[in-house]
Amino acid sequence: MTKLSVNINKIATLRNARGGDRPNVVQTAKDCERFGAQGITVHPRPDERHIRYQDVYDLKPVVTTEFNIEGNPTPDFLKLVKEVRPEQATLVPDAPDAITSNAGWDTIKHKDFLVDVIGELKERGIRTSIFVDPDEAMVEGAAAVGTDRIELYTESYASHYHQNREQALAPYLQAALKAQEFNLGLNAGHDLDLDNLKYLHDMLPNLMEVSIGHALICDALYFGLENTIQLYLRQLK
Ligand SMILES: CC(=O)[C@@H](O)[C@H](O)COP(=O)(O)O
Ligand SMILES: NCC(=O)COP(=O)(O)O
Repeated sequence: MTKLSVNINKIATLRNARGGDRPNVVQTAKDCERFGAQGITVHPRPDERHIRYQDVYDLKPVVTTEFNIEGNPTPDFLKLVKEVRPEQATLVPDAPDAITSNAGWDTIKHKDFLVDVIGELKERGIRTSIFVDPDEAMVEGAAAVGTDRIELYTESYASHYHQNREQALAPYLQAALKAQEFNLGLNAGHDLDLDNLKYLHDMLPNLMEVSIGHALICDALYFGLENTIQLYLRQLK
């Protein structure tokens, strides 16, 4: 079964636009779960452009499904994660000024760093996932650093899906098989939407979780949040 974790970053983007508390991030997370979301994902960035660190503390007591905190493991991020203790932390090698996540880890070059960080999180009972490109060497490197799961960075799949979905999928299939070979849990995320999600799900039988935010929140502007979450869940049947 593939779980849908709704990334609510863009709810916070809208909230921050006017400096108030509307839409309320905590209430939206509760509603997403009530509408069927099987997880809530947030990505507090250093500039707090959307999700603020305080949002993460506020969300912890109300999230009843799985709480997934994504981010670059800076000292501030790690302090936050260790205090909040989510079900999962997803480590992403984003530069502070990145407009959005744009690459996975070089798990070979950063092996020693990732081993240390992952060990600190796992000893606190936090499941770890690391963001990787669909590259078999990087997946093998992920196994070597001791992570529980990997999250395949699906931007390339999404951007090539309409041209040739079989070709777009190919590296992800190889990476998924490699993950299975090394007993790594498999997550996926970035730019997934109602067009491309079902094919990815149907072709990757070991896919445990997708985290989806930008497209889902955009779709909700037209279809409503409850209906949209149901539409995304239907792609994962
Ligand atoms: C790791 C990942 O793909 C998501 O966290 C994505 O980066 C969302 O971040 P933004 O909402 O800031 O684009
Ligand atoms: N890990 C991916 C995520 O949380 C959301 O990415 P996107 O759907 O906003 O591109």
